[in-house]
Amino acid sequence: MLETEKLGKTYPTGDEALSDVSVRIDGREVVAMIGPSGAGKSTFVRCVNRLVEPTAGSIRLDDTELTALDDDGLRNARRNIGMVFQEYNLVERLTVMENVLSGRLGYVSNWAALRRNFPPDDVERAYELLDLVGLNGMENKRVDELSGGQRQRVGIARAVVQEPKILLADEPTSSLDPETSRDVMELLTDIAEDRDVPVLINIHEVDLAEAYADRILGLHAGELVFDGPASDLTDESKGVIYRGEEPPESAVTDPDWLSGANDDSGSNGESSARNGQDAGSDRLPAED
Ligand SMILES: Nc1ncnc2c1ncn2[C@@H]1O[C@H](COP(=O)(O)OP(=O)(O)OP(=O)(O)O)[C@@H](O)[C@H]1O
Repeated sequence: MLETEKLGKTYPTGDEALSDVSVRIDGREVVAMIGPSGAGKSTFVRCVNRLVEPTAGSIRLDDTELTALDDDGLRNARRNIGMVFQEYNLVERLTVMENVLSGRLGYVSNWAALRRNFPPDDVERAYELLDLVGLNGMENKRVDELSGGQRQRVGIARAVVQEPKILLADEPTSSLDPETSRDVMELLTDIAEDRDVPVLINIHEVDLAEAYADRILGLHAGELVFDGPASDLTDESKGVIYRGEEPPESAVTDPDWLSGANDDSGSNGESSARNGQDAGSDRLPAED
């Protein structure tokens, strides 16, 4: 379970990329984070794996407070966070298998890693995953011989072989054509189900988010302005997320949204918006 509470990030330049973002992601939920360019989506994902240091709030992964970790603690915690990147971040001159097994590096000694000497269980796990992502028989191909979609499948297998507690995907479809993008989204949703792991996908294509995610988080200018089931994403809520429009009067008078996106009521997960279970109204907080 990932839970952020009042997460904030102000870059040294003074850019406030995130402000008071409180979310809880659990189970085998597929959650899409959407919002216009500069809304803070990448910053959120990068704060969770501490590639970016948050400047306020907390981030918990199960019982571990991620913001408080020293280098060793962070190294251990990152084993539990699978990352899928827009540009795949693979080692091009290595094979598919070598790239997938690199996801196990956090579990083997430096010496074993240097000699690429992985335990048989890891190799077996990697083969299983290649099968799952549809790259059966391609283990010895060099990654630079693969298509974009195939590379992203390698990236996904590498993230999942870690056996993470959450899978974070930072714009995993941005470099892919529409059909391959759909395949990758389908694969991510299959993995959530198959591996019983929540998946958070930061994505530009709203239609893909609506089609594949159980739940949508909408960011605008660093604030969480929507948190609800994909089926609740209306044109009005898209206006709030993408154009910073005022939420409709009904959202302001509806007590439901008070317990929603930027909720101050604590972190016990009981608020409807945080557990993502309430199929009620869009949660559109009032503009300041
Ligand atoms: N390293 C940085 N230094 C200073 N400001 C930054 C840095 N990275 C991001 N920002 C700023 O933080 C805000 C959020 O950026 P972020 O990249 O998280 O948004 P995003 O929603 O992921 O955008 P996109 O969809 O274009 O990738 C923007 O105003 C951006 O200019």
